[in-house]
Amino acid sequence: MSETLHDVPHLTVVDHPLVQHKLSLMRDKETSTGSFRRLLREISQLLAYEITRGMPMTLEQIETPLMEMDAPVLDGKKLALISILRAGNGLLDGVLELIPSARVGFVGLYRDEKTLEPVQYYFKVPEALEDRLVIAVDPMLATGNSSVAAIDLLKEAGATNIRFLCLLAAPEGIERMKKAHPDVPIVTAAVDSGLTDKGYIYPGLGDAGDRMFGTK
Ligand SMILES: O=P(O)(O)OC[C@H]1O[C@H](OP(=O)(O)OP(=O)(O)O)[C@H](O)[C@@H]1O
Ligand SMILES: O=c1cc[nH]c(=O)[nH]1
Ligand SMILES: [Mg+2]
Repeated sequence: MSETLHDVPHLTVVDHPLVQHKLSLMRDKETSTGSFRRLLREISQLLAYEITRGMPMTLEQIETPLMEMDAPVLDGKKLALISILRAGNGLLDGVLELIPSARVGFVGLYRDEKTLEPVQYYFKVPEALEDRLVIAVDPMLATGNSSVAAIDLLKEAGATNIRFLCLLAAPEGIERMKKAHPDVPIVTAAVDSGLTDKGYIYPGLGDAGDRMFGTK
C-alpha cells in the first residue's frame, strides 16, 4: 500500500486555491509579522497533506460500534521532520500539529550574504534516520545551496528516503536540487520567475526568517 520512489514526481506545485490565496497574503509587504507566521503555519498543513502522500500503511483490526474491521493505519518507524533553521521552524510548527508523533531534527544553516554559500552552525537529528521517511522543511529554495548542503548532511547521517518541503522555489534552486539530489522529491506552493543579483527569489516575499521573526 505504499508508493515507491518512482511514483513520486521530482517536483509538485500545490496550486490549491487556499494555498495560493494565503501565499499572496504572505507576499504582500504590508502583512504583519503575526499574520505572516499564522499564514505560514496554515499553509504548512496544506502542504504537509501533499508531501506525506504514499506513506506506508498497514491494516489493524479494530472494532467500530457496529462490527470488527481491518482499518488502515500508518506503518513503519515514525517519520523525521528536519527544520532548516531558522526559517524552517515556521513550516515545522504546522506540520508537527498534523503529525504530532513525528521525530524532529534541526540543521542550523545561514546564507553568507556575499557568497550565498551556506554556513553551518548546528546539527541534531533523530536516531535511525535510515529507517524513516525524512521530510526536510525550509520555506525558501533560492540558489539551492542551503537545501543541497542540508540534504548532504542528512544523507551522511544515514537518511535514504528524503523529501523536501518549501513554500517558494526559484527555477535555479530546483535545477540545483535535481542535479545534486535527484532522489529527493520537492513539494512547493509556487515556482517564481528567478533570483535577484543578491540571490532573493523574485517576486518572492523577501527574507522569510526576518518576516517571520520580525528581525532585519
Ligand atoms: O537556496 P538558498 O540560496 O541557499 O537560500 C535559501 C535559504 O535562505 C534562507 O535562510 P537564511 O540564510 O536567510 O537563514 P535564516 O533562516 O536564519 O533567516 C532560507 O530560509 C533558506 O535556508
Ligand atoms: O528570497 C529569499 C531567498 C533566500 N532566503 C529568503 O528568505 N528569501
Ligand atoms: Mg533569513
